[in-house]
Amino acid sequence: MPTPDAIRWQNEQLELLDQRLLPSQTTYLPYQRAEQVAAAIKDMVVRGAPAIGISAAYGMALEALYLASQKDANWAENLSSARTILAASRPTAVNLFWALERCDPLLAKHADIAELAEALLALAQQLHQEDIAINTRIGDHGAALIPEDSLVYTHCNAGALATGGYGTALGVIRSAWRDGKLRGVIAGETRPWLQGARLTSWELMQDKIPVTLAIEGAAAHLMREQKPSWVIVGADRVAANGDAANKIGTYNLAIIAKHHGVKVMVAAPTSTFDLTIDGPDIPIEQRPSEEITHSRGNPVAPDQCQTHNPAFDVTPAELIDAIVTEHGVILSPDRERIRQHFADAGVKP
Ligand SMILES: CSC[C@H]1O[C@H](OP(=O)(O)O)[C@H](O)[C@@H]1O
Repeated sequence: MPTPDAIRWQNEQLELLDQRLLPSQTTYLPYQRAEQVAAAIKDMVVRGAPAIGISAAYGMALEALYLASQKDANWAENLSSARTILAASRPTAVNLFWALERCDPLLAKHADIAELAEALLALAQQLHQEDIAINTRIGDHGAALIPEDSLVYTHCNAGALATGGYGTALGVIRSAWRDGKLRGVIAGETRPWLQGARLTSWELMQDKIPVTLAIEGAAAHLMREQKPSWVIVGADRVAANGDAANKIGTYNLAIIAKHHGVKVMVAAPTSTFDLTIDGPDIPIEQRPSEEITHSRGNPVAPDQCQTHNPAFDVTPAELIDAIVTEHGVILSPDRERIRQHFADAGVKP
């Protein structure tokens, strides 16, 4: 059975698959207001850079629909406040800000809130559908790099659950499997939120793609002993110099991969690029200690134990062999090659 949609518009409201409960429960939560969607992003009901951006766009549409229904005279001010609340939900995934910026011209264009609401909903649905098409193109471009009979290693979840559908890193894996190039996937569990254990292994098993779950601590051992051809990951923000922010632990994997001659692929749409900054300036989200000190509400560390819980790290471009977008492949990425990729694709950064 295919992975259920992370995001769906149904009965004139947004419904988000509560990813905190996967894989044991498939529960959709209903949303009617932007502030509720912002809380869903912050609390990781929905997560993954593209999925966060799409959800934020639906959040703007929901708020406009509500303001129109209330005939709110201060709708412009209230919609602007909603935008601010959505923008503050999580700092690292640049798709959040990219999606809100895609909404901005509509806010400037429409003087009627009912017309604006319809336009924002149409945009959110367009971004949602476009993302699925983009991911299938990323998948095909990335799969072309995978040798026959490959074992690959992936981290976190950059799958259908992190996007509008199909996935970025898992899109490459799905396309490579379709093309008969894979003999298997190693999925790192990805502490503390366990996206690899709870989400990626679940997605791949649903698709009957052979997946073996491993703890992150086994990564070096497995790369030496099992020799995967590629580490394939997603991204939350790719900087102008080619550095890529992704789930914490990605930088570790890139170092281990370099030591063992395993190639590293970052699969990301151009909406995940931020050409205004370099890697060291990417904001890294710090998440609550409880994600580390507790598991399902049970303590796994001493009470009041101090923690470090950065949700992301930045992998320098020199440790990345390829960045794959919907427009093709950037081999040995650097500032100039990224600039040229955008220019060749006719994409405005
Ligand atoms: C396709 S973007 C997926 C990206 O987002 C994840 O982070 P989080 O689960 O905290 O939203 C992780 O970095 C994935 O690679």
